[in-house]
Amino acid sequence: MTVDNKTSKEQTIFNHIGNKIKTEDREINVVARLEEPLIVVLENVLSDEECDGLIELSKDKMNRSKIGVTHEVNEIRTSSSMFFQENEYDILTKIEKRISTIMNIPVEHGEGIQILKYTPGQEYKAHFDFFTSSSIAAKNNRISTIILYLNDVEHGGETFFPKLNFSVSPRKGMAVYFEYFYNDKNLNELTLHGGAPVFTGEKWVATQWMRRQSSRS
Ligand SMILES: O=C(O)CCC(=O)C(=O)O
Ligand SMILES: [Fe+2]
Repeated sequence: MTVDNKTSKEQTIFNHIGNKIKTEDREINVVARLEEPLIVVLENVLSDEECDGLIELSKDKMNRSKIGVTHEVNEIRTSSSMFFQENEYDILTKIEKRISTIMNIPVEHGEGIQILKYTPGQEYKAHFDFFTSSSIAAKNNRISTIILYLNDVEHGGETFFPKLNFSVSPRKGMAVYFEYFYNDKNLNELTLHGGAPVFTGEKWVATQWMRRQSSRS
């Protein structure tokens, strides 16, 4: 008998089976999934009121996005952004809890929800969400991401995965989840992704990144 290791799938963090995820206060629908690396498209993650509420709470605090340890303004990401403090508002506490159930990781491992806003021409070029192993941040590296779409985008703004020839179109209340904590480095690297340029309208997303260990002291 020959044993082919390639046929055995690696274990995932996301542990839900079937078409629905029941959280404390909301039933989420699984719309599509890619198995390896695991990418799950989810529907009914946020209500319209929650989407509008997150935009309302953040819209006067948006700054040009900064990335990396040096926090320099960089052409990789031209959108504007802001971070909420954990538990800053009741609506956030509820959403963080729901997201934690979906991602199957304790709330304390989250970085705090980040809001991104793109106007026409703005984009987020292809990148990894995890830090390179040589960086200090990699000591407690990110392991999974959920991107929540807060509005419908008229044209453009897809979340794209260039190594997988796969993209997700933004849709209010929906989300895309993916993880990159595989033993096989190649699987992690297949999660390269970006936000395609917005052509018409605005694009608002909320991102939660999870860390391997608690990010709160
Ligand atoms: O805007 C998008 O679709 C992608 C956002 C993203 O990659 C991130 O926030 O890490
Ligand atoms: Fe990202």
